[in-house]
Amino acid sequence: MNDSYRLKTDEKGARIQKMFDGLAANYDLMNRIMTMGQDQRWRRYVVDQAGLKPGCTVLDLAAGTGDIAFEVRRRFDDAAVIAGDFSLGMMAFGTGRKGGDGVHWVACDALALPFADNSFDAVLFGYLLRNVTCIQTALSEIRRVLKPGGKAVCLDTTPPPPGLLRPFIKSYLNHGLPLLGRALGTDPSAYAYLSNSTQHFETAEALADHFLQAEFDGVGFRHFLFKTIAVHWASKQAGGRQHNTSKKDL
Ligand SMILES: C[S@@+](CC[C@H](N)C(=O)[O-])C[C@H]1O[C@@H](n2cnc3c(N)ncnc32)[C@H](O)[C@@H]1O
Repeated sequence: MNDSYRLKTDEKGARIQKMFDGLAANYDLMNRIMTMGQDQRWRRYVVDQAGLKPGCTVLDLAAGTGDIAFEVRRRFDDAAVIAGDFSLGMMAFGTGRKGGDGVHWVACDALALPFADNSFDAVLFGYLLRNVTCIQTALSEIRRVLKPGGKAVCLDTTPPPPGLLRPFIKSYLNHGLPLLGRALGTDPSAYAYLSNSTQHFETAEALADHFLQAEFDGVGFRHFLFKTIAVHWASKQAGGRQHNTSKKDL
């Protein structure tokens, strides 16, 4: 994709954007294979946690090819679903998928969202925070665009947890993933990035603290797949912040 068609972002963002533009053609297949078919289950769990109602307005941020957006539309055919991402390549694949015309696709940077305050009942984001330069800026933008009482739900990888499985998980990340990537004909540097960014990302507990620092309430999370994946949820308190700083791991 020609650089003149890229949305302006910071230096790290520009690298990530280019990488996802290049991955777009293989992204969905790669996801299903890499997660052994589990990925859609986690996205369904993300939508479960959002507490959506008919007629809701939802932002799937870092939507990529739109899996989360499609899941919301599957459940609520009257929902207004906006899929936002800074990779036009990923969104181009999403628009071409079945149901792609039922979603509003918006080019945007999660660090400077082009939406008014208090716009959405929920902001759902899969694998965004690992990629951004500043988690706090992204979370405060997400909180800003949520309506009071609205929900943020986040799906991301977590670093391999200590314990017996750790060497196996690290070996999968360091060797298995690149092999899979090569088999699918994908740029090896993309897999190196996925592996590194996962191993150096926040633990689920530390990520929950980021939500609290960004003044979210009712923060909780659940681990999946041997604690290598986590879903976090949090609310923007209706009527001003109360000091509920609980965080729970289910
Ligand atoms: C691993 S993909 C996830 C796509 C989708 N959420 C899913 O569940 O499959 C990560 C997406 O985040 C997008 N992304 C990363 N940083 C972003 C940012 N600062 N603003 C907007 N999108 C971003 C990338 O372009 C990419 O499409």
